[in-house]
Amino acid sequence: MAPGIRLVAWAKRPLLGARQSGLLDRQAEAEGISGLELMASAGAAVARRITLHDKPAEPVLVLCGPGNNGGDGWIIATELAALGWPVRVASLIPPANLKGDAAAARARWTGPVEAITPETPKNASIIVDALFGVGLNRALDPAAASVVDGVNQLRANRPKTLVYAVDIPSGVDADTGDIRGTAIKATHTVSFVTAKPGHLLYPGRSNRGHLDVVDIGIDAQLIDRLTPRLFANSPALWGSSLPERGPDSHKYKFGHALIVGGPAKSTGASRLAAIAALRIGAGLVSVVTASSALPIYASTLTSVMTKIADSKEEIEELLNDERITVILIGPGAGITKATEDTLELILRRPGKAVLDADALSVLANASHLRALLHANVVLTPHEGEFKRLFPSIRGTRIERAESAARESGATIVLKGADTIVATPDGRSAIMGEAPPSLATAGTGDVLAGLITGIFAQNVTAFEAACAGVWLHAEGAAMHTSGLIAEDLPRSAALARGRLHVSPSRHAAVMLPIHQPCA
Ligand SMILES: NC(=O)C1=CN([C@@H]2O[C@H](COP(=O)(O)OP(=O)(O)OC[C@H]3O[C@@H](n4cnc5c(N)ncnc54)[C@H](OP(=O)(O)O)[C@@H]3O)[C@@H](O)[C@H]2O)[C@@H](O)CC1
Ligand SMILES: [K+]
Repeated sequence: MAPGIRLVAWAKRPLLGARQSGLLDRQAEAEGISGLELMASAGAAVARRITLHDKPAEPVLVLCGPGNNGGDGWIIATELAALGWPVRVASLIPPANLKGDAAAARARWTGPVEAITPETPKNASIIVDALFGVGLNRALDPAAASVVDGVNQLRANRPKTLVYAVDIPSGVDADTGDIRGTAIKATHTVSFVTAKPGHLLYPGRSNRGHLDVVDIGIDAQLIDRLTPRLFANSPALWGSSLPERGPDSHKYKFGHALIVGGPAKSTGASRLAAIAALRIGAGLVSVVTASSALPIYASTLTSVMTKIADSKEEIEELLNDERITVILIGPGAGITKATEDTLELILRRPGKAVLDADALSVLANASHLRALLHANVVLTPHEGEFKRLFPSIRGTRIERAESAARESGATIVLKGADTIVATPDGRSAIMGEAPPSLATAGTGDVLAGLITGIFAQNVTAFEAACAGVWLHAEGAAMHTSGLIAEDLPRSAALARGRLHVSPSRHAAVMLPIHQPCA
């Protein structure tokens, strides 16, 4: 990194939305750093980040908006020019109408200023998007939308164009990741102090390109004063909680996961889940099956044990075994009265449970079981299952996951391209780095198994759910093509192994995070 850029290991910090970012800035000002000083640091860092590229023949085009995001733009232009780079500046509003820190930043720029028109983005190989940041509060108006579309068109026509978004691509809602009308498709985003939810949530996630978060002089302890509850799902959240096997470890120290097996016609899902639970480190894994399906389980599973139960009473007896630390029900289970009966037995037990797939559909139609949910129950719905389970909950994906956790008292894993984990005590984590190859049959069963296998090992529901989601994605990312669900348990286990081989190597290689370099 260039001298003067202090990168933040953003995956290790909470995510701050628009309101909290504003509060943080005001706290910093109360501590004696003025808004203009913060803006000067922010602009200088972005300018230096850009100068890591070769100096272009055409001027860098800096697009400045009406607020403080635009203010950053004026500083970036000034800094680049001071470093001898050719620069053009175009403003969305007459510069005389700028106020406060943005007006002060504009006063530092001594070069010419263009008015933004749809033609402005022509002939630039590096564009700086300083139109709107966390202050975006409505859909882009036609003037802003046309320049944004012009930038995206230029990038589509000239794929080598670099588009640097300041703080967040203009048009992306920093809190929700929603696109407000249209939005810049950035190749790079440079944000400040912390990442924002909109950097990780789709569809905005697709617009951000490579994300760097830089330090602008705000004391990190001020972030804690905001008591943030939203995080990027990364090993920083849960890595130290996963137990490691030592030379004197005993399998019983790593828990016993019981997987409720599907009937003879649908055994694949629970077998995938069982293998995943074992691979990810559960000490023992058993599948409970009816006698009629035993030959299938017994002939296809070796290290996973099988237990026969042909009646509700026999299942109850198995569930009452105190050595069982967690139970998974749902994959391949069938939406049947038998599944409902077993689910009830599981929920009446005080211990840990993971409910997936058919168990969620059964739960959606069994209101009497809702009252039995508790914080040691993990529900793993995709959007369709979520809507059936919580039909009256509305809002953004984060809001809905948080409301569902609060309302149900259970830990929610709302699956999707940006899977969200939310707990009844108000913490949530967003997984923003899942590869699209996960959209294939059976991967959900593996995820349920991974969460179950980790949950078996004396970790909390939040840690197990977050770790399962992250290792699932990281395991998938190891495959460049041809991923099938059967590959995932082993790859997720390899990803887990890497966490412990060398945490620093892991931080550099497996996460888009960097240590501060100055
Ligand atoms: N504060 C600090 O100390 C630091 C802040 N920093 C930087 O400041 C950024 C936040 O600045 P900000 O709060 O001024 O908001 P910003 O994103 O520029 O937009 C607000 C302006 O846009 C307007 N507007 C909104 N939506 C619109 C639309 N759809 N179409 C048209 N107009 C629209 C809105 O108008 P209004 O709602 O008032 O009519 C207002 O004029 C932050 O992302 C970071 O880059 C850094 O320098 C670090 C220090
Ligand atoms: K921007």
